[in-house]
Amino acid sequence: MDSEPPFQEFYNSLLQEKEIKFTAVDEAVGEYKIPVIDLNRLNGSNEADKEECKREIARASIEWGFFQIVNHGIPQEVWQRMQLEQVNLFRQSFEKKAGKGKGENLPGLSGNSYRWGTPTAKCLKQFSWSEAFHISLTDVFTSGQPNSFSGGRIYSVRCLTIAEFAAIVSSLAHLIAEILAENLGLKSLFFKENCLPNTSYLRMNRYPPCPLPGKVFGLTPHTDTDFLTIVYQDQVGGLQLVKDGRWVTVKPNPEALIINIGDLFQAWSNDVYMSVKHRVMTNGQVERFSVAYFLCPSYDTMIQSDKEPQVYRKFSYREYKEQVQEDVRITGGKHKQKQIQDFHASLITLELVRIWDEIIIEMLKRYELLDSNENLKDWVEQGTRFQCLMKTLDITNYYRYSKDKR
Ligand SMILES: O=C(O)CCC(=O)C(=O)O
Ligand SMILES: [Fe+2]
Repeated sequence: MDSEPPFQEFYNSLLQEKEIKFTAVDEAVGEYKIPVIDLNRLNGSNEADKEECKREIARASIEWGFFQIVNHGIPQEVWQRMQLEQVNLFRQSFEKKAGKGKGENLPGLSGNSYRWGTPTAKCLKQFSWSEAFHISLTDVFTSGQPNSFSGGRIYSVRCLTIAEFAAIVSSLAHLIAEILAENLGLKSLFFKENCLPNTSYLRMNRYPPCPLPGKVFGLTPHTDTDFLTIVYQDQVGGLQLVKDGRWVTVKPNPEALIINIGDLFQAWSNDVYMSVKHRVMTNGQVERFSVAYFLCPSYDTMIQSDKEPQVYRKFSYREYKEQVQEDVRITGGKHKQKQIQDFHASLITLELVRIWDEIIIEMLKRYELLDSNENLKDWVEQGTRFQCLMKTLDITNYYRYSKDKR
């Protein structure tokens, strides 16, 4: 019974096709100490300490988009049970994990909760040497078998453990989200109303030892499509994030949980808090485990900042999720806040075209724009380019205008 997915085969097929030169190891600059925040102060009676703790959380979310918390209140014993379940889950046969068994499935997990590698990868750069269970808490809560004796439901030990763990991590996620909202002067009820127990989810990750460390990622660079994420990484290490334009390694700390801001919080805070790119490197010798909890709203939740000028137009979580899925399907990767990047690119082009336009008008006024220039190769080429830019802008503006009117 082999539990290992066929990573090497997939790797080889991508290797044959393209990008033989790609290496994942680049410019990581050692083990930075991302901020470590002691949550114990929130429980004490000293108001000044409490406020300082909240300020540290906000500052780290602004400057790093990442921080670690210690004294987070998750009992060690709950962690141990959760880790045991996680290891047992990944030790099942690959057939069973991938749902290929004869009607067998894993109780509490829907058929499509398992991922290995990156099915959409078009090249090595997009391939993740890892496997994961994406656990919808709805599936966990509805997985119990009816108990005719009590009228209730009977759950597997795995589901009970996951549900207990999720409930504790969820209240921690809400606490942090509310502190961050309060710091923006916003109503903290937003998260209670929109991020419900069954709209968030858990992901269990396993990164098998990789015979090609440095040639492939454990998890490709990405930002999270949620409000915030709580991650537990084991002692192996490998998580890296971008700080000041460089990759830095998050040193494993068994006492700490890692918090990172997701795309939705960045938009909701109007770019005050940053959703930072992160990735996981592979390890040649040992396997690595991590667990992540993603604080997500219901699909119909509208994301909008009340600060002016708004950096992002109002959008629903469903709309954003669908855009991300479409980007991944077409290009193999996610393009964070694509509409914003397009918009800025158009603004720059518009500005350049405007300058160009002014120069040409000035030349006309001075009678420097001669008919004979039309025969000059440079003039023809530059003129054509100018026209192309103008046309593209016209089309873009038309599209944007008609879209807004809908
Ligand atoms: O495994 C880790 O440390 C990070 C996982 C992660 O970034 C994710 O699942 O989105
Ligand atoms: Fe992530």
